[in-house]
Amino acid sequence: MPEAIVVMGVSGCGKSTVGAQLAAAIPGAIFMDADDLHPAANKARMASGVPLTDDDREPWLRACATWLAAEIAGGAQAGGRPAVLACSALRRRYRDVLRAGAPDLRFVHLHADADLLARRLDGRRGHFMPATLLASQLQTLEGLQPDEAGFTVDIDAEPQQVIRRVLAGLSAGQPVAGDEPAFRGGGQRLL
Ligand SMILES: Nc1ncnc2c1ncn2[C@@H]1O[C@H](COP(=O)(O)OP(=O)(O)O)[C@@H](O)[C@H]1O
Ligand SMILES: O=C(O)[C@H](O)[C@@H](O)[C@H](O)[C@H](O)COP(=O)(O)O
Repeated sequence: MPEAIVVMGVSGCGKSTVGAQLAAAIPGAIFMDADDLHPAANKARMASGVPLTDDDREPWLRACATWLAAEIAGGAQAGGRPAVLACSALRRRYRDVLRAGAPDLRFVHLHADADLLARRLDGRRGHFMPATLLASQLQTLEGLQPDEAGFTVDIDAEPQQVIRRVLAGLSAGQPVAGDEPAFRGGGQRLL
């Protein structure tokens, strides 16, 4: 297992659901939902239907990076348990911030087409993020690039099946350079 795993993707792709269940499936793993690290102003902005800017995301990404670095240090002392962070990490440069203090960081991109994502968001209740922001999330998304450690998993299955796909990818060792044009050069895609 890598020291840290970031479960990434647009709103509604299942980061919170899959991330929490993935951490539960890995002995000792610690889970954090990056939604809980957003400044209140960011949540208010998204709740009112306004997408975040790079400036809005900056303090949040720094908080995520700080959490990852602290948990990696704690994990090393605790015998190597991984830290699992559910975080949209939509752009390459956002992922660079997360990687800065976490060299052994693996990204798992949860992917689906826009229709499935919209259905998932329609079915979700009691969340601050409105489904109307999905379009801007998809516009902002930059898939994993070939030199980024990680892989992409389709989410068109029940959570346990998605987690099996993720675990298979994690145990496959070092990522393979991407060959999936739909992901703009993104990481290895597992079915
Ligand atoms: N594999 C799945 N199959 C069916 N529903 C799912 C699956 N993964 C997540 N969901 C549901 O889809 C919605 C969005 O998932 P969520 O984990 O909140 O996504 P995110 O954290 O990426 O925004 C939630 O209602 C969740 O229960
Ligand atoms: O960078 C962003 O625009 C946000 O972080 C966003 O990507 C994230 O998805 C929200 O926090 C909503 O939360 P959910 O992803 O859980 O819907």
